[in-house]
Amino acid sequence: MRRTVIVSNRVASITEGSSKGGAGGLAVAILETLRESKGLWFGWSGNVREAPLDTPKHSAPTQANPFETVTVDLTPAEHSGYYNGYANRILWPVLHYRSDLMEYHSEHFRTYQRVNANFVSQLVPLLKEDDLIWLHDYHLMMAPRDLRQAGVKNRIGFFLHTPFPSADVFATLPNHRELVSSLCHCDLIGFQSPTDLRSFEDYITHEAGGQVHANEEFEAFGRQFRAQVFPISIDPDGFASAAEESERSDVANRLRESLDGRSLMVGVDRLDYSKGLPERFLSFEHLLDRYPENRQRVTFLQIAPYSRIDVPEYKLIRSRLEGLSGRINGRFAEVDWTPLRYINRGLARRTLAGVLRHSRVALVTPLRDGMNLVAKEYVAAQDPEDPGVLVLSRFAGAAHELKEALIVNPLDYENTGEAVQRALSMSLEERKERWSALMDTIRQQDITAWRRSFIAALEAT
Ligand SMILES: O=P(O)(O)OC[C@H]1O[C@H](O[C@H]2O[C@H](CO)[C@@H](O)[C@H](O)[C@H]2O)[C@H](O)[C@@H](O)[C@@H]1O
Ligand SMILES: O=c1ccn([C@@H]2O[C@H](COP(=O)(O)OP(=O)(O)O)[C@@H](O)[C@H]2O)c(=O)[nH]1
Repeated sequence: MRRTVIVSNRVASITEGSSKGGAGGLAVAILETLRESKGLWFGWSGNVREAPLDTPKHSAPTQANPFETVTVDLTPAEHSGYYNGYANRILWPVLHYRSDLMEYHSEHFRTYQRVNANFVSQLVPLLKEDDLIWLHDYHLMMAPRDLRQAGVKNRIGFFLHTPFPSADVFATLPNHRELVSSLCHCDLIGFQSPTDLRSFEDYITHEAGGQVHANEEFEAFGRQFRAQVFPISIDPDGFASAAEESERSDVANRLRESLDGRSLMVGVDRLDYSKGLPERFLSFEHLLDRYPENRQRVTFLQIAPYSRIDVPEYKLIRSRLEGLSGRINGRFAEVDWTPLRYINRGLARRTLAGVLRHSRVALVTPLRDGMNLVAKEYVAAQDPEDPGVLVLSRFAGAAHELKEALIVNPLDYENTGEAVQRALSMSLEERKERWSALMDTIRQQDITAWRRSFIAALEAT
């Protein structure tokens, strides 16, 4: 079996991804993937240092985590220009259809290119001839070109965890051609959903003057490659066991007691403007306004750990949510009932599993999301004899697969509130039917299927 070398911006520490909250879906998925396939994980350590260490830091495989990690630090200027500046204030908003939030500075693109080139020059000496190189996400879009320029002949795959927006929106990025022409140096490009692949095909044919042939073969910028859909997933049975165990944990007991028999609605998201949190809060307010019988009977728990705290747009959404949550609680709270519990700390994934299991309804209502693993985790966490209901945005990648969820347009917050009311009053029979169809889908396309199908397609190129 060939070695897989995974390269991503973030290398989560083993404890972070598996037990501490807030690592994000990419780290969670890669940890699960590498546990099974071994290999090497290369990327940023998470440390910012004035003078980064000269050589990357290696950590050896252990029995629990049988893969090697190699990490590099960033300088404050790199962290600001590459991570906060280009990746998260320019690429992220455009990839999530929010070009209006892009803060473009060409200097940030130069820093982004420099950091990509630096990752590549530190990685190349570690590579073996038949390694498969698997690059992840929007932080590393210039790396394929740099690897080829460094003479690397290995197979290179790239997986985009975010949406790929429609060609017109992507073209609002001043560097769109450089980015896509670099990606074309890969042998395989993976997307989360058919919508993303369609938008990319449209970009290749109409913006890049390239061609899309049968069998997902592409030609553009003088290169030939493939692009396909590989929806990312979770280990559903592992997560289900964790949820069952965690139901007996201290946190789960405290939660149950504090609810005092009320139904729980839950949301779990990094605090990000793409996650549709203000609209979700408004849909809860609508529910309490329109269906007053839910007052005192339903509690909404929103877990929203801070994310990308140096980026101004994230500070703005934070204060908007503080205002909204204050207003809703001010309007509806009683001496013995707080309708909305809003928590800005992450929970350990295991603890989260128990919380999800105890929730009658999950609100996964992003305005745009590459996949959204929480949607799949919620389904996996349910008690098959008394499952809860998933309310899911049509704009999450997960909506392409999880068709038996109650699908909503998150911008229509009144309609989302209606869907919640429907979920709260759904019969046990209908809940079971929907849940078992959803669980079958997740079992068929789990994290192992995701990894294997990507690697097999890369080997076949
Ligand atoms: O690394 P951060 O800046 O702290 O952000 C966390 C991750 O957020 C994004 O996650 C995406 O990947 C998930 C798994 O494929 C997917 O379900 C979700 O829809 C995406 O938003 C980002 O793309 C990652 O690079 C970040 O690490
Ligand atoms: O307090 C938290 C919040 C989130 N997560 C995990 O972080 C991941 C979030 O991934 P998702 O794809 O939903 O969104 P992303 O943050 O990657 O955009 C999921 O596996 C969650 O279980 C966690 O462990 N603790």
